[in-house]
Amino acid sequence: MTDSSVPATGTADRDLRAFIAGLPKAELHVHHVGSASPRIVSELAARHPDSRVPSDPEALADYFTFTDFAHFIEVYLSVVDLIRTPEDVRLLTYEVARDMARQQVRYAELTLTPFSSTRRGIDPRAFMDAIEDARKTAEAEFGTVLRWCFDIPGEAGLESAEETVRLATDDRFRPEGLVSFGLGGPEIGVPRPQFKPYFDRAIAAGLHSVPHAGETTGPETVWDALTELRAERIGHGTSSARDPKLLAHLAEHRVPLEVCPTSNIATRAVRTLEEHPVKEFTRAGVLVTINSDDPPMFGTDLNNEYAVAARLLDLDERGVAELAKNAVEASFLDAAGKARITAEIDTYTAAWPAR
Ligand SMILES: Nc1ncnc2c1ncn2[C@@H]1O[C@H](CCC(=O)c2cccc(C(=O)O)c2)[C@@H](O)[C@H]1O
Ligand SMILES: [Zn+2]
Repeated sequence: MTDSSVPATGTADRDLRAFIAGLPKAELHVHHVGSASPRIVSELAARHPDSRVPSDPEALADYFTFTDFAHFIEVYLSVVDLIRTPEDVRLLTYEVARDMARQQVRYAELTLTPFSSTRRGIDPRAFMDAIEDARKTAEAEFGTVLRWCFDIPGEAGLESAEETVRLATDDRFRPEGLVSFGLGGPEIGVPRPQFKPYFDRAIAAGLHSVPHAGETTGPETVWDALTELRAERIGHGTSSARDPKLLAHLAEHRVPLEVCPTSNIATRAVRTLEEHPVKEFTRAGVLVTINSDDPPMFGTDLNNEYAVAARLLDLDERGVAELAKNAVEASFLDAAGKARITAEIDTYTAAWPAR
């Protein structure tokens, strides 16, 4: 596990963390299986003792230490292997929403990889029913609104793209909460343009395009995501910092980046937090949103990501509130939904004790 917690620097740091903890937030880049808490992973690992995943939380922290991005995906897939029944899917989704609500997340677009579940034998209809049941129950019980992004696990090939777009667009499967279409997994050796026909179909069916790009490869992948996949937001986009023209394009066309600082360190996509390019993004006028990606696997949560961002961007409470509003603005909520959370953020910030 990566300890990227901001070192405690005294009262100011504690106050900012308290402010963040209570701040209403939206999260735009967080993976379903990657959000399984140690308790859920341990429970599933105990239920399926044939798995390599340790059920003891301390051993799990060790298990979630990655040597590189490929190692991260290998471990990630061993956790995917623990999700075997529709009830596993429902429990995971519901518990993820509970953890979000505890962090004052009002709205989240959760990335699911339905191909990984259907290829492991979960019936597609039962999968959809499980996530929809969890979404509705979680909204009623916790007040957190969930929406779905279905992503293609690119390295699994075009067969996975075909299955993902089928599940996302065929009325027999497409869940009510689905808003967007993504592409994840390793980028090296998995060129983005090959997925254009699948994104075209998803976009034609009314879904938003939100591929990962520039996480582990250069800015040309981000260009491909923009031009070939018609990306409306970019997952990570870290290497955009190496291309000033790209930064100017992202800023001019208001294409937000879904920045996940601790993830980038944990997967070794970026060497140290100090080298993270988030400051270059804001300096170039790019709309930055802060996200947690696979929080328990990276030893973080959304609140900690905001604290990390505040340190890297040198923000006070008001600056952090602006970051939270960026995520609302970049979300696929309707205008009324955006206005409601933005107003809540403003009210909370105005009431925060000034020092
Ligand atoms: N930081 C991240 N950056 C990128 N992706 C991330 C990140 N975090 C989590 N993911 C997830 O990892 C999945 C990868 C799954 C994958 O590659 C694969 C390959 C071959 C077979 C199968 C299978 O299921 O049989 C799966 C992606 O779809 C994505 O949702
Ligand atoms: Zn991701």
